[in-house]
Amino acid sequence: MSSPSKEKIAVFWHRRDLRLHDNAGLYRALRSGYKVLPLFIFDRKILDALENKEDKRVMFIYDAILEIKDKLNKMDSDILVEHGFAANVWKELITKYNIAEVYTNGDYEPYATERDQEITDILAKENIPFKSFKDQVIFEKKEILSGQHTPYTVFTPYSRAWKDKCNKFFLSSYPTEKYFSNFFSHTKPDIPSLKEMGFEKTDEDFPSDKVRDELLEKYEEQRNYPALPGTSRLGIHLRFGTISIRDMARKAFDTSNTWLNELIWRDFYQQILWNFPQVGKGKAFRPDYDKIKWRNNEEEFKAWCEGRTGYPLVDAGMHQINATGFMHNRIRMVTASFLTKHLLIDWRWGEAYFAEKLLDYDLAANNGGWQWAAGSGTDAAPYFRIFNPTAQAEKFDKKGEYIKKWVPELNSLNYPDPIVDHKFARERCLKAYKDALDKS
Ligand SMILES: Cc1cc2nc3c(=O)[nH]c(=O)nc-3n(C[C@H](O)[C@H](O)[C@H](O)COP(=O)(O)OP(=O)(O)OC[C@H]3O[C@@H](n4cnc5c(N)ncnc54)[C@H](O)[C@@H]3O)c2cc1C
Repeated sequence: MSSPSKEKIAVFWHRRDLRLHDNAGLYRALRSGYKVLPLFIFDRKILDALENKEDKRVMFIYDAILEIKDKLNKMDSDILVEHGFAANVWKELITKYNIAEVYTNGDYEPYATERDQEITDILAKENIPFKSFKDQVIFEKKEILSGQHTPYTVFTPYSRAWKDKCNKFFLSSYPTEKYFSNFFSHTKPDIPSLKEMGFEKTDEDFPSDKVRDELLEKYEEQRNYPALPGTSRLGIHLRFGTISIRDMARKAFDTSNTWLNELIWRDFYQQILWNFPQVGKGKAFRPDYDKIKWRNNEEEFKAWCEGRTGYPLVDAGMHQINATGFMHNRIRMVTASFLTKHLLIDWRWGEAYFAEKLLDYDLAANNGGWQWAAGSGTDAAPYFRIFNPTAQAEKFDKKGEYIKKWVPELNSLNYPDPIVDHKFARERCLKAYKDALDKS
């Protein structure tokens, strides 16, 4: 075992890439010529803001770290796990270890980019380079630009350009396994317990990290029906990088163009967040939409959160998200539309609620989805297209199986009357949007 302080090493900082396999930054670190110390920081800036101390996403991350630890231990190495504010952790690490270089993978969220700049500056004072690589998307930042060299803001031409550019090079895995002998061999440090970090152990009934080819082959046919297990449920794994996007994109090319398009939507919203960071800071992508006079009725918001709107499909979705941390995509669209258009409640309220509840919560995709529903987003449907939740149920839950599962009280006296009449809400919404946009 080496002493932590003597040997010059490279540090690989895991964040949204909780795996050793096919990891771009880790691959570069392992080939750097230095032994590599893997690191994960339970960042207090993020954890302290989580109100629910039984947040299952913390458990998911914890499990993923334990899995990495187990694999590294078998190679006579280990992962260093810290709990604290990232800048403080780094200031301490540079005094403890002889760090030559730091490797990581890019994160496009506003907080992450600010934090990474702060760490870059801290390390630069010690002449330690901070090297960041693309890993969580196939194409990032400004890799896909329009003919005018501007970022695409409409999905279809973006996806066409994405597919034109994509080839074997971008889809190849990074063969980290070849270099596993380059992990730093050190005494096994303890991992802070969940309790020490202020969290409780929760159930670990997370979706599998595997998706069957048969599901993907039927994806196009089945994906819109919330009663069917027709989608991959890989969101949480893609969010925390327990699977590789390159592996998934290759699978998509082999099985389903429709599923590939969903993965491209993911890249699309990540590049929107990077190129238009204001969307991640509470601003409408289309500034005119910030003039809408939201009603923001708190009682109605509570009824929506608790699945008591009297619209069965909306209530089913809210019961599903509250009970499981997952909501089917079609129902995310319906519930988001209902909140913003039927109840005229600011999309930011709904965005924050989903952020708290979704296991696969991702700022870029969630913000993109909410702004799409509110009409204020990049590739939004025109505002006058308003989902009718009853018609949506007739189309996508014909036999009422999804609704029966999540709203068993439907036919009882306890089930509420509709919180608002559809026709009335539609007219009210059109007027509010028109008033705001006419002022522009
Ligand atoms: C209001 C609203 C909020 C949303 N919030 C999130 C969120 O926080 N996190 C999130 O990952 N997705 C979000 N989505 C997109 C989509 O609903 C989920 O990705 C999908 O339902 C996850 O289920 P799945 O893993 O079975 O996906 P599949 O249908 O199997 O798709 C595979 C993967 O593609 C990606 N993907 C699919 N659809 C989209 C999309 N429209 N935009 C971006 N990526 C997509 C996801 O990573 C997903 O896991 C949101 C959509 C709406 C309308």
